[in-house]
Amino acid sequence: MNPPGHPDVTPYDALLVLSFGGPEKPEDVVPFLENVTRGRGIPRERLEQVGEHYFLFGGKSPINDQNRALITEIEKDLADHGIDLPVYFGNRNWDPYLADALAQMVADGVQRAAVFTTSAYSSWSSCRQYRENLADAVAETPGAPRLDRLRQYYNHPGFIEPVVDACLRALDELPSHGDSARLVFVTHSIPTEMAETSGSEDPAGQPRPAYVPQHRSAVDEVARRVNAATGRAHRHDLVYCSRSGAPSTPWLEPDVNDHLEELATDGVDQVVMVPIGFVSDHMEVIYDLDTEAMATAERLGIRAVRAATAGTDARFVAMVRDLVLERAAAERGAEPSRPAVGSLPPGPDLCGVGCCPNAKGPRPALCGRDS
Ligand SMILES: CC1=C(CCC(=O)O)c2cc3nc(cc4[nH]c(cc5[nH]c(cc1n2)c(C)c5CCC(=O)O)c(CCC(=O)O)c4C)C(CCC(=O)O)=C3C
Ligand SMILES: [Fe+2]
Repeated sequence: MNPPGHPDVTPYDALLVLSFGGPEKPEDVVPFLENVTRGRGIPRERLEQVGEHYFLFGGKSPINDQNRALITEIEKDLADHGIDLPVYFGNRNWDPYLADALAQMVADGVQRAAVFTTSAYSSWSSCRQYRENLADAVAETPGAPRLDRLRQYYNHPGFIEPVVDACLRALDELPSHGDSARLVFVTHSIPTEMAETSGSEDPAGQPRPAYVPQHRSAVDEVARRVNAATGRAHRHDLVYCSRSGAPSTPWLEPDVNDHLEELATDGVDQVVMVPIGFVSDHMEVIYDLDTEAMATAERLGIRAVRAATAGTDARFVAMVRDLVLERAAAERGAEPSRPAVGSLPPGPDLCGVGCCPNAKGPRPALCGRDS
């Protein structure tokens, strides 16, 4: 299965790219929102607002096209490196669905696949929910292949380096190369309770948060590198977008729009918005940042530009190959090097016991120490 001189991907015979999914036409929008929010207690008004965000873009999210473009680049990169590994695409919330991808893998005789998710950080929403959906899809698919979810990559150089370059390009778009710019890193808000339980349990069985510390590690590392490259001392912040849920439930703050108000009060006149929580320019980026937060900045008289997401940057694409080869080696009993930058070590191949619990009660999940 592996010609001499070619990187060894044994025991894998496929790669599955697992993503969130998004609507592709106006008729998809409401059923998509129903899929995402089933049983999540999201207020009706919030759903109507979010529906409007999609309708503003013709009822089509760019996320599926972005994932198809990423997969095309991954396929090219694998082929260029002599790796013969078919790539499948499945979404949690919209067509092409995960269950359909698994059925196709069964039809093609796939036995064991590595799984790359388009979500880089730990929390129920960004990690365990993906693992629960993998467990559900496998349970529904007779003969489903064994699936190994690749480790979290928020601190992989293949993710960090493209973001650093994107910040530098964004600074260059501002007057005087953005010399007074604040770097405003933005990620998806989640309920504070979800954030507090986002890591594994400590030895005493207490929850250890991961979502915010992982973001802190990533943003401090990007900012450090940007400042090293510019020779300046840009200040930076970590703020949040896309808050949902009931108003009475606390979510991570500050919201990016409120933060811009604060910055304007402090006399900040230039901002680079960096969507550090996202890997492509999907709806949270093109609506919550490019549309809403940009309008806020304009109203406040702040010159703002938005840094690009990792998207199909060659280093991000190569990271996917690296992660597959790293995990394949580990599964063969070797001790591969595990690149990681910033203040936290590389994440584990298997999620820890009790990590990122589902607030609605325990559900089966794949790819953990306890599954
Ligand atoms: C952490 C996180 C990520 C990043 C990690 C990852 O990428 O997974 C993310 C990504 C995304 N979220 C997306 C879309 C939505 N998220 C929603 C709702 C929620 N997201 C949450 C968290 C996250 N979400 C949470 C805690 C909720 C509340 C409901 C619940 O407790 O489960 C809702 C319902 C409406 C609303 O409540 O806003 C929608 C439509 C899309 C697709 C975009 C497109 O179509 O282009 C993407 C990539
Ligand atoms: Fe979301």
